[in-house]
Amino acid sequence: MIGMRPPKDFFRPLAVGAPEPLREIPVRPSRMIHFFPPSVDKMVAKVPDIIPTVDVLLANLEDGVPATDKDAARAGMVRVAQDNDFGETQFWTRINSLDSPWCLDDLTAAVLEAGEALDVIMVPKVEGPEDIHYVDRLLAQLEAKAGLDTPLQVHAILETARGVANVEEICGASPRMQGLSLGPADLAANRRMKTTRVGGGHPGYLVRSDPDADNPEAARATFQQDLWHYTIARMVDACVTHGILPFYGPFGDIKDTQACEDQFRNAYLLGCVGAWSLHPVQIGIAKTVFSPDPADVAHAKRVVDAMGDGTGAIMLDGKMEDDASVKQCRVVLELARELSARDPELAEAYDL
Ligand SMILES: CC(=O)SCCNC(=O)CCNC(=O)[C@H](O)C(C)(C)COP(=O)(O)OP(=O)(O)OC[C@H]1O[C@@H](n2cnc3c(N)ncnc32)[C@H](O)[C@@H]1OP(=O)(O)O
Ligand SMILES: O=CC(=O)O
Ligand SMILES: [Mg+2]
Repeated sequence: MIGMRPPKDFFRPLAVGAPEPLREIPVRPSRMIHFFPPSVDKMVAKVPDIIPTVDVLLANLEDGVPATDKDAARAGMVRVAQDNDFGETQFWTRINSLDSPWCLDDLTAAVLEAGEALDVIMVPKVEGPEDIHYVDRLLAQLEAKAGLDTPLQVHAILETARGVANVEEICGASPRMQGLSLGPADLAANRRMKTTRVGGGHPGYLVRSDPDADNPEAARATFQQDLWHYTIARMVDACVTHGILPFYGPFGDIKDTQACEDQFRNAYLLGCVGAWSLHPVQIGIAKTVFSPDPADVAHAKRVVDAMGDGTGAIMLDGKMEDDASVKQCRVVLELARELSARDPELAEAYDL
């Protein structure tokens, strides 16, 4: 493919002295990526208490941080990296976009001053593989300079029409690629969608039932549709093809916890591993939604046990189970086992 490294060179370090690229993306619980603004001292003070409650803590340097606070946010991110023990929790940062005046300083500080603590760099507004190639080489140079043993991973936000059009090339652009998040707010603006929200649905995006021929005046039921279905499904397919992880992004209506849960659950059912939490109230929602329901885990275990070596077809509770339903059940069980290792309450509920 034009512009891509040949297969034999794909896993070569991009700078002398840089760590060996990862062959596989480590799968760790990532039900929520919890955003906080590291320029706000009050929020930074809360970090030690938040760390054990989240799977991923993210110091956000980009949108949401005023232009006047960019240096303070970067310094806050470094302070959080240096002053905290993250235990099993991942620590990420979202840098400013590649065309911004802050990006180079963000990447330099992230690697040279916070590289030991950071797991993943989230890159916003990625348009194509060339953006990932730029970050890939620069990270390798900085990692060599910092003497890091483990490469930082890269997570891209899908938030422009061109990014969506190039989603597969983005996923496959580097061994560092860890995952993608849907960025519905910027994507809506870039696509010129006529919405004014940060994620979620819109009451105007609906289908209406046919008129009743015998009663044409009767009210006709309407059904709101999911604005993000196409993009999430496309993102999931691209991520799975390349062995990386898909996430839903932000849900801005903090008070509407029910609709947030619905949006997160749609993403979970379609294959996403987690979503962003912007406010403490969304941490619990993501934890509930992206952890399999104990009843589903018990059912999955029954199917796997009943199916023996996993081949053939049987009837269980009036339903046909076969090789393909066993595979779905194994996905649920695998996730339940991973989460049990992190969360004693879930371990007890799943009893695996
Ligand atoms: C489209 C995108 O790019 S989305 C990503 C960019 N946006 C973000 O990252 C926003 C992150 N979230 C925030 O900054 C805040 O939640 C805001 C500004 C939206 C709301 O903050 P507040 O007005 O303080 O909300 P609220 O009063 O309900 O907060 C309750 C408590 O939770 C704290 N809190 C709120 N959000 C967070 C957070 N993300 N992390 C940690 N603590 C938080 C508040 O400091 C407050 O603490 P206190 O009771 O000790 O004073
Ligand atoms: O960055 C996220 C978005 O929705 O835009
Ligand atoms: Mg955005």
